[in-house]
Amino acid sequence: MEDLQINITSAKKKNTVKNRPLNKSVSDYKFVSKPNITGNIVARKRPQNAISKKFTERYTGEPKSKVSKVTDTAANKSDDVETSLRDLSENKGKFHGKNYQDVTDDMIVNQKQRSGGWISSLFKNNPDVPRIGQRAVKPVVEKVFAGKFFADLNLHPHSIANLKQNMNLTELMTVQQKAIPVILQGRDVLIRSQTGSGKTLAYALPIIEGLQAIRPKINRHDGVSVVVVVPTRELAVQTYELFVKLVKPFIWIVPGLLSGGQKRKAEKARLRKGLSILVGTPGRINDHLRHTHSLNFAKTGCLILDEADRLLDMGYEKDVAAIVKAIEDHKIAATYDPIALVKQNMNKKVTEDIEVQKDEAETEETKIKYPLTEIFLSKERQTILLSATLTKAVQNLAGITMNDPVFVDTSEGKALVADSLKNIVEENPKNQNKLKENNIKEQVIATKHNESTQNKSTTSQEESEPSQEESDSESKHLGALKKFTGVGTTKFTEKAAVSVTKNNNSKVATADESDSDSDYEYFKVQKEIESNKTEQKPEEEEVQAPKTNMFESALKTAIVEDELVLPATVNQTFVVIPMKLRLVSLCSQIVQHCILNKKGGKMIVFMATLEMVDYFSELIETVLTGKDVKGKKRKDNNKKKNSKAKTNDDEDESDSGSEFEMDFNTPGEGGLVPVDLDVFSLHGSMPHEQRMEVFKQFRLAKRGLLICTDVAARGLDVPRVDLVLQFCAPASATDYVHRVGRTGRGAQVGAAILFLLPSEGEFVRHLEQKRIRLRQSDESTVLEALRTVAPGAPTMQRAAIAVQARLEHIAHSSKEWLARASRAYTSWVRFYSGYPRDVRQWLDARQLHLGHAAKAFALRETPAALAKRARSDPKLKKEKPSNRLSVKEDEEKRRPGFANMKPKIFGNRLVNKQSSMHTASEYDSGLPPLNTFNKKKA
Ligand SMILES: Nc1ncnc2c1ncn2[C@@H]1O[C@H](COP(=O)(O)OP(=O)(O)OP(=O)(O)O)[C@@H](O)[C@H]1O
Repeated sequence: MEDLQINITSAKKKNTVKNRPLNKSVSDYKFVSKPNITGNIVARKRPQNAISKKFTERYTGEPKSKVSKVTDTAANKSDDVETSLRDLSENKGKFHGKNYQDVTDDMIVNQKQRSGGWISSLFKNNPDVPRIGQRAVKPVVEKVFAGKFFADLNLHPHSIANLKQNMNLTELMTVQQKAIPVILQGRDVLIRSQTGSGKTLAYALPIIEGLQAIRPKINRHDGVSVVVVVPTRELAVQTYELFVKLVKPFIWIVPGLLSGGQKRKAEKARLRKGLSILVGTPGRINDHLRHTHSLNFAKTGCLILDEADRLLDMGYEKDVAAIVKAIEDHKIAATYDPIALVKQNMNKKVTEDIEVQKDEAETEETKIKYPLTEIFLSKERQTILLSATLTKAVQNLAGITMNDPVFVDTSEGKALVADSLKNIVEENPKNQNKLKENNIKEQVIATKHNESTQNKSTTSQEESEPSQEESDSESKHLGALKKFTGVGTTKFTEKAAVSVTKNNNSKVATADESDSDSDYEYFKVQKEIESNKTEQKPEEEEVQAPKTNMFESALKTAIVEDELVLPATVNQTFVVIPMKLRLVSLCSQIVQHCILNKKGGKMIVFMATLEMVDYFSELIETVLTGKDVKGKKRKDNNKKKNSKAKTNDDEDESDSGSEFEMDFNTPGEGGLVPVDLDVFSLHGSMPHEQRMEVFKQFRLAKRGLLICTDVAARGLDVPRVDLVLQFCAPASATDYVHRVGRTGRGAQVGAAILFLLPSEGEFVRHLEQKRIRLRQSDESTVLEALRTVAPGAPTMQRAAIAVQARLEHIAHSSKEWLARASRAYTSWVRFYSGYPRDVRQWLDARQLHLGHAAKAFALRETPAALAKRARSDPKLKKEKPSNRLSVKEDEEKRRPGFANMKPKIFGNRLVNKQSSMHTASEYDSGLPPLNTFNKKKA
């Protein structure tokens, strides 16, 4: 650290005016960093007794020129060392903006050495801000609205009326126009369209449509028909709420929510009562799969994986695999459980009798209109994957979980609906016919073969009943084969399945024996069956000459090109800001957007770590609003705890509560004017209720600021957010897209600002490669809005200094504040060194000036001192993220092979391990963490 800083706290104790030894030398004062001086003293002398006079002059309306200013640095230099130091020590603890009036901007800019606490070095020794410029990038655009209407689709009139009356929706969005008909056909679909383009409704609406058409009407006891898996609790709540709105006209369809953090008992009760649509986070769904017997997927006809890429790159792949397997297992089990079948039929009969009269009136409606409805009534399953961004892992997931899928991509220029049943060179009708013929032929052969096998087996049945294991194995392959026979849309018959299974018996058995209970092995078996089948049908290969179908080739192209799409209505800019000015610049942007904006701005600020979110949200709120946020929160907490025995720490804190009396009315340029601002914070480690409350409140708020981690980057649909500010660069271009995507939703206008350090400027090139276009905005005006909160400051620089002084004052006002500040700082340093390899060349930790970084956290200590503090902070001990599939050892024993499930089931993850560790802690599933400590001990 090249700047010199004097540890004022320690100086305070030793050098009070009274006790100061007369012959004190410079070296007697404790310097916390290497002095960057050549022997001269750094502090500027304030003329004795000048302050009160100056204040009087200023506030009695005296012209500026009359205020005495220390402008002659030479004169200062000539002052003797002792006086200077005394002056400095007298100012200790008075690190308020009012002291800055002694310093002109020229002085600040020109001073070569940094003085101690009372002269800010905010504008000193900052690196030059480079002009990054902008390359000619033609962004990919998507047409948001289709120009067609819900009424144009063949939907239930009640649905259309409900959309209009309760949600004010009439016009179709492009993705809805393309996806709804395909989903209603019962096809597996992979949907990619930009953020805020209405993907949720694109799958939710046809699903309700398919469910409502089932006759006799389904009821909650019929079991879970639809499973929707999303990566975060907030998204789960949001999706659940949409379903609640959509089922209004069809009250017999019951949606339910399972998300981390809620009480298991209540959820269990809800599951026992029965649900038709289950929305949840993967961790919690799995938790119930293991512990709640009433949760059964035997009747699940539709599986939706929203934000599919996130589900995989957050380490949820095991959970996703377990859910897919559970659905298949439960379905297989139900197929072969005669008692269940009898019960089911009995139930059906009873319900049918009850419903028959009701339904008489609506005979027309009772006709099943959609193939999707048939899927719900069959043993089939439809799978829908969605995201605004695709990865190789999603492609692999699609390969494993989908059958003859359709790819819906809405980006303009290559907007497509690519169907896996169509070859790229298709269009030779002869080939098509042959294909169909062969499919039919195959079925007939399979059925005949099966019949003969069945006859044989019937004759031998009395002699030897097939063992349970055998039938289990058959049924497993039945499930697997359904996916991999490639018989097109022709529904797979159980008979055919059995016969083909038998054909494959030898090889399958080997795979099965190896580890029949492992999900991973299960998927491997499926793959093997697929390849076996291909081997066994050489004649067909001749006909199916082009191996790649439209789906595969379109998806591959989309992944290879890796072009990202953002709403054209979002104005994207970046601003290069030196490290030390980042915090004040953020404050300025907040004031600019949330206070000065007459319409009332709503803004989201993305930070790197939850420690930063906690610290900055309270610090900024305290400084800008003048409220003792911490004190208030502490009081609330204390109330909740019924003020039990207080720890020493608590006492410290309560003492410190009164320590910073906010002197907003203090005249002087350092006095800040409080503003009216609602600050919300959100991260994955917040208590569940608080997290939900914040989400709810911020959605309802007309204006305000949300400071959050990437936990809010996916899928959240908060109305009226008109600015997204990224305080820390994202870990990938994909993360950038999802963060920015929180604004400009549904074709609304929005803005996005990315803060970059001078060393990070080239990161823009990386974004440009993905066809994201950003404009560099002028950094010289970024601080302008601070003059509103520091009206006494003659320039924006001095306003910034005043705000920084206040930030630092608060950050050092108590032990607890200081601990939180250094925790936030340390977490950020750790975060920074963990950027994924592919972006590390632009976001290089070695380029960081840690001393300057401390300033951006309102800290005055040196990096070395902060590192020392971090080492002794028990709260900073790295915790293992608890979002992975939490299977305890005893459970593993019950499910042999589960523990052996290898990572990367769905292939290589694009985001490497470090990057997924970045935000891992944000995605708490609500499950108990693995007790790794005990494991090691054992
Ligand atoms: N047909 C429509 N007309 C107008 N607004 C719509 C329509 N369909 C959906 N919306 C609105 O558009 C907004 C964005 O929808 P949604 O959350 O489904 O986007 P998304 O594509 O899932 O975004 P993300 O990729 O960020 O998850 C929501 O506020 C929703 O109410």
